[in-house]
Amino acid sequence: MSQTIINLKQIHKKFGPQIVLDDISFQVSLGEIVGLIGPSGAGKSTIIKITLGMEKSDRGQATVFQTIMPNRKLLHQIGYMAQSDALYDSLTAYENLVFFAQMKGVAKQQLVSEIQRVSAVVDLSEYLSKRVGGYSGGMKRRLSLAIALLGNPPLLVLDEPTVGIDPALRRKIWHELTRLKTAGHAILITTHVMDEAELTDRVALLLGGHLIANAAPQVLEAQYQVPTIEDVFLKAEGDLA
Ligand SMILES: Nc1ncnc2c1ncn2[C@@H]1O[C@H](COP(=O)(O)OP(=O)(O)OP(=O)(O)O)[C@@H](O)[C@H]1O
Repeated sequence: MSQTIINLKQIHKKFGPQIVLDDISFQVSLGEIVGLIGPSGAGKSTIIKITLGMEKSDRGQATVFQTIMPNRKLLHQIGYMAQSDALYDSLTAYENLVFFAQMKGVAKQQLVSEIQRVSAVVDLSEYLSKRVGGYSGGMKRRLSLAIALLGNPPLLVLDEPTVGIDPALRRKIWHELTRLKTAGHAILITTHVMDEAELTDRVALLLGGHLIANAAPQVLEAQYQVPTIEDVFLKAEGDLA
């Protein structure tokens, strides 16, 4: 049986009078990629922040590795990529990677090979000596993803990792994510790219504060009697309107 890594139970969250999350329960297990989708402002980032203990829920419980977050001991086990890049602009990409690798406890002997490995995944190997302040938006996203991959953590939580990334590299990144999940990692990813949602094992569709679907893409397509996840999304939104 697969092991549950993220477990959200009946999460409620309001910002002022606005109910953002209303009774959200879902799990992510080792060996699967779960895609969290929903229109802009649906609460995807809020779910991620509550999961990681960066935001408090009003009700309900979120655990990661059976532990309530935040918990410093678990930080080495989680590769988190936030929606906005948190990088040191005045440092080179290499220096950023060294800094975060050390924070994540990557062993000294593995530092160089680990930096080479994650940089290759996002095609940044040639640009490591450049100051991050001079990076394009897409390059910053790629560096943030490389940082999330450092140390090969069993859980990846990626908030829109492929924004500003061209199709060829996006494909390469998905190849790597699929490889990681086959190797037993758990991946929670948010995306607005519906083609990417097709590549997940399970799609969690957030709409109007509710998780209105939580199943394999093929299952949802059959249920909604449409050919793609984009159509599922549009039909679900239409039903709610
Ligand atoms: N700290 C906050 N204070 C007040 N409102 C907030 C806060 N954080 C989020 N919100 C509101 O909660 C709602 C959900 O925001 P969230 O960022 O989780 O959405 P999202 O689904 O990730 O959107 P996007 O796809 O645009 O990134 C939005 O209406 C947002 O304005």
